[in-house]
Amino acid sequence: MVSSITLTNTLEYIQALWIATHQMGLPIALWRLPETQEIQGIIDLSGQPQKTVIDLEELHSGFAVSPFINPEADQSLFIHADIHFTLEQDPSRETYIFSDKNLPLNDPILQIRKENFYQTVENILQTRNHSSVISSRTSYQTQDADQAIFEDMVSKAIREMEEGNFQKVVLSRTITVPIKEDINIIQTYFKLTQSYPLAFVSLISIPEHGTWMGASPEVIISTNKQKIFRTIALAGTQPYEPGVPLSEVMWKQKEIEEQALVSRYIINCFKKIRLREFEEEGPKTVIAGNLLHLRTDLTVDMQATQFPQLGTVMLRLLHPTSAVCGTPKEPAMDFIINHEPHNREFYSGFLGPVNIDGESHLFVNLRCTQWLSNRVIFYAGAGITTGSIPEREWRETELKTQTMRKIVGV
Ligand SMILES: C=C(O[C@H]1C=CC=C(C(=O)O)[C@@H]1O)C(=O)O
Repeated sequence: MVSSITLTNTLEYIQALWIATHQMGLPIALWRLPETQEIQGIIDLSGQPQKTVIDLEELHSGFAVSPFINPEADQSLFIHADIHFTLEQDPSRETYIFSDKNLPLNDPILQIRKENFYQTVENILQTRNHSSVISSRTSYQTQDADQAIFEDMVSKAIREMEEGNFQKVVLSRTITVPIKEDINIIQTYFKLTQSYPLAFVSLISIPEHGTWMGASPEVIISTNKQKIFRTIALAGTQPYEPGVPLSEVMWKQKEIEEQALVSRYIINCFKKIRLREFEEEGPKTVIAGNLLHLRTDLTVDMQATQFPQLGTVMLRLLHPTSAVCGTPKEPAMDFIINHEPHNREFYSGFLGPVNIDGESHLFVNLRCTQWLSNRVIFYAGAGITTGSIPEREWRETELKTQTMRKIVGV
C-alpha cells in the first residue's frame, strides 16, 4: 500500500489518480489552502457522497460541497476521507512527495477497494493511457445570457431596489466555451494554483454531480486548531494593476456601501446568536488574481466565548451571504431564482475540507468552472445596488472570468 513516494513526474501520477477515480466511479476532491504550497486530496471509496447537514461536531474527516440553493441546509454533499493524501514539494523544489495519510478504514470492503484503487493507478501509469478531460458528467444543458439580457436583468433589479423591494442582489451569468480535446485538466489545475496564491484552489469530481474547478477568495467559515473562528466580508471589485501599492487604491462610494452591507449581514448573524465578543479588522484592499476586493476579517475565540459549535451555527446562518445573494436575503433570492436563466448549482455554494487535522476551512465557490467532456462553463456574478450601471456590471463579470479563461486557454 502506498504511504509515501517521491514523484519525479507529479502531473502524470496525479492524472493517473484522477483517471482511476473516474474508472472506479469514486468522488474526489483536490484543494490547496490560501498562502500554502501543499496540495491535498480526498477520495471516497464508497462511491457515493453522503447528502447531509454540515455539522462540524458530528462529521468525520472529509470534504463538504453545498449548492447555492440549500434552504434547509440538508442538501450538502460530504465526500468521506477514506483516502487522504498530501502532495508536498521537497525542499530542493525539484520533486514532490506524495503521502497517503493512511486513515483507518473500519470496513474490510473499503480496505480491499483501497488496494484495488492503487493497483488501478499503477495500471494506468504503465499503460500510459492518459486521456485529457475526464468529466463525471457528459450531457448538461445551460443557457448563457448575452450582454443585452444580462443588462436588462440588472436594470430590472435596480428598478425593484428603487421601489424598496431589496437593497442589494448579486446577479450572475454563465459563459460556455468549447475546449480542445487535448486539454489536460490536472495541468490546468496546477496552473491555477500558481496564478492564485492567495485563493482556495479546488478541483472536485462527484459522479452525477459533475467536475468543478475554482479559485475562491472568500472564506465562509473556518475553525482552526487554536479554536479561532474566522469569516470575512468580501465585496467591491476593480482590476488589479501590479505595481500600484494597495494602500493607494481608491474605492467608489458604491463599492464601499456594497461591502458594508456584507459586513453588516455577518454582524447581524452574530447578533442573532447574542455573540458580542468578536474582532473586526478592515475593510482593507486585497488581491484575488487579476482583481482587487474590499475585505473585512471577523474572528472569534471559541474557547473564550465558550462557543465550540460556532462554525456549524454560523455556516447555517451565513449561507448564502450578501456577497453572493443579497440583502435582505429572501427577496434577493427570489429575484435570482426568477430572473437568472441558468441554474447556479455549486457556483456560489460553499466547499472545503472538514475536520482535517482538527481544522475546517469552507469557502464560497467563486471564480469557478464546471467541466464537461467537450466544454467548460464559467460562472461569474456582480453585486447590484441602486448605484449600479448595467454595462459596468457586465464588464465586471467579464473581468471575473479573465484569469481562469487565460489558464484554460479559451
Ligand atoms: C459573486 C462574485 O463575487 C462576489 C465576491 C466579491 C466581490 C463581489 C462583487 O464585487 O460584486 C461579489 O460579491 C463572483 O465572483 O462571482
